[in-house]
Amino acid sequence: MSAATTPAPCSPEDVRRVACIGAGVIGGGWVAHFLARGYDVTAWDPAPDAEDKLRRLVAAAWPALEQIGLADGASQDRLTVTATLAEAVADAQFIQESAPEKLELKRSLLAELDAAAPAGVVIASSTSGYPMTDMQTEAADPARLVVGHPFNPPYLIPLVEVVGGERTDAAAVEWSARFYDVAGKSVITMDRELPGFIANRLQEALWREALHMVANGEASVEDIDASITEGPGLRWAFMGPCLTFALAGGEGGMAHMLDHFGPSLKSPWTRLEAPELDRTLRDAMVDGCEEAAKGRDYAQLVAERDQGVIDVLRATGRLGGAR
Ligand SMILES: NC(=O)C1=CN([C@@H]2O[C@H](COP(=O)(O)OP(=O)(O)OC[C@H]3O[C@@H](n4cnc5c(N)ncnc54)[C@H](O)[C@@H]3O)[C@@H](O)[C@H]2O)C=CC1
Ligand SMILES: C[N+](C)(C)CC(=O)CC(=O)[O-]
Repeated sequence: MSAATTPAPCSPEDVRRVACIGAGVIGGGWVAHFLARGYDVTAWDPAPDAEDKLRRLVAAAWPALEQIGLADGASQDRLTVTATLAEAVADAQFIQESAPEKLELKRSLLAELDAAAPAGVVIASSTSGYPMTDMQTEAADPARLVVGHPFNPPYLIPLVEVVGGERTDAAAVEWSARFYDVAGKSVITMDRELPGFIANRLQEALWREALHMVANGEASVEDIDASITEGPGLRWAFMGPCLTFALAGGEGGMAHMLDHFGPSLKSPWTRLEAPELDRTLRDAMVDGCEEAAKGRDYAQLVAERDQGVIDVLRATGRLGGAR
């Protein structure tokens, strides 16, 4: 990362106006989060029906956000959907990009945002895996570009992984980490780029094994999901996989756990090579999820997930006050 400093136009604490570029599942979730935290939000998305979809997403999220506590003055009316990207970012003090996960698109969009945004304003990408070094190649001022990787839905899941690229100014990484913190997120700042960052690297390992099991008819989608929600998922909500396994070693802790179960790491349980995502596997996953949904539609599943996350946050003492 570059050692030079790019002056931000205001301190993270003083940000009032946020721009969200791309307003699908994640961009819309970010909009809901920032509105609930009392920011003025501008959004831009090139899809013709984007504004309608975005306002529906925010309205659907709002009851959950009211439940966990809105910031003073927070309102859905503080969202402005603009006709152009330039209008959306013209007065922004922070920009969150959530466009489709296509490298060429991210490269040119980040360059366009950099050209249109006020000098020094930090621009974060929601990418779920591209290193910023690969995305900042076309921007005139790559120093202000960072990754701010959220989790779905960004208005409820606290984590954001923050990391810069080779040409990112260390000050921009620091500024955005502080800003997300002020904006109510739980931040992990990485000092180097890892493909998939931390959480997706872990999630992808689990996901690959799930796909292998479905592809080989070894387990149903429902059983795979229940194996997590009825099992390790309960522990992972408050204690990660490392400490959880330290307890598996009893009073001997991680040392006994590794001496006892370490050799099984070499046992042929894993098929970490990615399976061929052919039509058959795709259809098996789609059909399996349809069955697992048991007639619940998308809106019902979203409401159920949101309530579940709120209950877990509340039960584990992580529902702090609003900003
Ligand atoms: N869906 C998920 O669970 C997560 C996704 N992400 C990341 O968030 C980003 C967005 O993903 P989703 O919201 O899932 O996708 P999505 O397909 O739901 O939304 C993408 C939106 O971008 C818009 N768009 C298309 N071209 C654009 C352009 N040139 N400029 C601005 N917007 C444009 C589309 O109209 C659409 O509304 C991706 O980088 C993805 O990797 C990160 C964490 C979780
Ligand atoms: C499916 N996904 C890889 C885009 C998911 C993420 O990036 C994070 C999440 O919400 O789990």
